[in-house]
Amino acid sequence: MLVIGLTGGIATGKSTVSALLRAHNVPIVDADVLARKVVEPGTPALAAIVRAFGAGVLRADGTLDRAALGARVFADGAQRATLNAIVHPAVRREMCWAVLRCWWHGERVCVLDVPLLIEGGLWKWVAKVVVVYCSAELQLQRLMKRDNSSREDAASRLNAQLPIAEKVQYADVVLDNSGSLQDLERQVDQLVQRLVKEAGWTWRLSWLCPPLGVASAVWTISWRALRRSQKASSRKKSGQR
Ligand SMILES: CC(C)(COP(=O)(O)OP(=O)(O)OC[C@H]1O[C@@H](n2cnc3c(N)ncnc32)[C@H](O)[C@@H]1O)[C@@H](O)C(=O)NCCC(=O)NCCS
Ligand SMILES: Nc1ncnc2c1ncn2[C@@H]1O[C@H](COP(=O)(O)OP(=O)(O)OP(=O)(O)O)[C@@H](O)[C@H]1O
Repeated sequence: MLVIGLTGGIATGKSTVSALLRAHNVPIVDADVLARKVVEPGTPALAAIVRAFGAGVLRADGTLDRAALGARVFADGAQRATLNAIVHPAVRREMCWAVLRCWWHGERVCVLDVPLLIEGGLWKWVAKVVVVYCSAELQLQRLMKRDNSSREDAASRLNAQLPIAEKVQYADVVLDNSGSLQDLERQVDQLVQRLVKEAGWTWRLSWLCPPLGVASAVWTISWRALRRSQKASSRKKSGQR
C-alpha cells in the first residue's frame, strides 16, 4: 500500500483536495479530525489539557472550548508546544491504527492529511509528500473569509507553521491552488492517475509473491527515509551558511 502525506499551509486547500480525492474513492486519514477525537470528554488528553491550561478551556458541557484554547496557543509558542506535546502522540497512535485498517481492507493507496507533516517529521516516513500551495497573501485572504476572522488572528495562525514556501521544498508533488477550483480538480485528477499507476505494481507484486512484496515495501520506505534525511540535513547546512 502506498502511504501519501498531504500537507500545506493553513487554508491553502488541503481539505478541498481531500474532498476531491475522496470523490475518487481514495481513503483519507484526517489528522484534524483525529485531533478532535482524542480530546473528546473523558479522554486522557483532555484531562492533561485541563491540568496544563486550567478549567477555563472547558465549556459548561465539559467539551473543549476550542476558540479559548486556540486564542492562547496561537498567540504563544510555549503554550502551543505544551498542547502539541499532549495531543500529537495521541494523534500519531490513532493515525497508525487508521493506516493499518486501510491496509487490512486491501486499499492500494492511503492519504494522510496532516497540516504539520513537515514540522512533526512524519514527512520522512511516507512514500510521497504532496504539498498544496498558494501564496501567503492568498492564504490569509481565504483564512479570513472562511473563519470570518481578523487579519491579526489569521496571521497568528499562519505564523504558527513553517512558511508555505519552505514546505514546498519538501514536496515530491506540488498542487498549485492559486487558481480556480476547476484548475485544482484537474491537478487532483492527474495525481490520482499517477498514484493508481504507481500503487499498481506494488500491489501486483505483493499478491504474486507476498515476501517479495513486503521486502520491496520495507526497502522503499527505508530508502526514501534515508534519502529524505540526507535532503533535510543538506537543507539545514545550506540554511546555516
Ligand atoms: C488549538 C485548537 C484547539 C484550535 O481549534 P480550532 O477548531 O480553532 O482549529 P482546528 O483544530 O480546526 O485547526 C485548524 C488549522 O489550524 C492549524 N493548526 C492546528 N493546530 C496547530 C498547531 N498546534 N500548530 C500549528 N498549526 C495548527 C492547522 O492548519 C489546522 O488545519 C486545535 O487546533 C488543536 O487542538 N490543535 C493542536 C492539535 C494539532 O496540532 N492539530 C493539527 C493536526 S495534528
Ligand atoms: N481554488 C480555490 N479558490 C477559491 N477558494 C478556495 C480554493 N481552494 C480552497 N478555497 C477555499 O479556501 C478556504 C480554505 O480551504 P481549505 O479549508 O480546503 O484549506 P485547508 O488547507 O484544509 O485549511 P486548514 O489548514 O485550516 O485545515 C476554504 O474556504 C475553501 O473553500
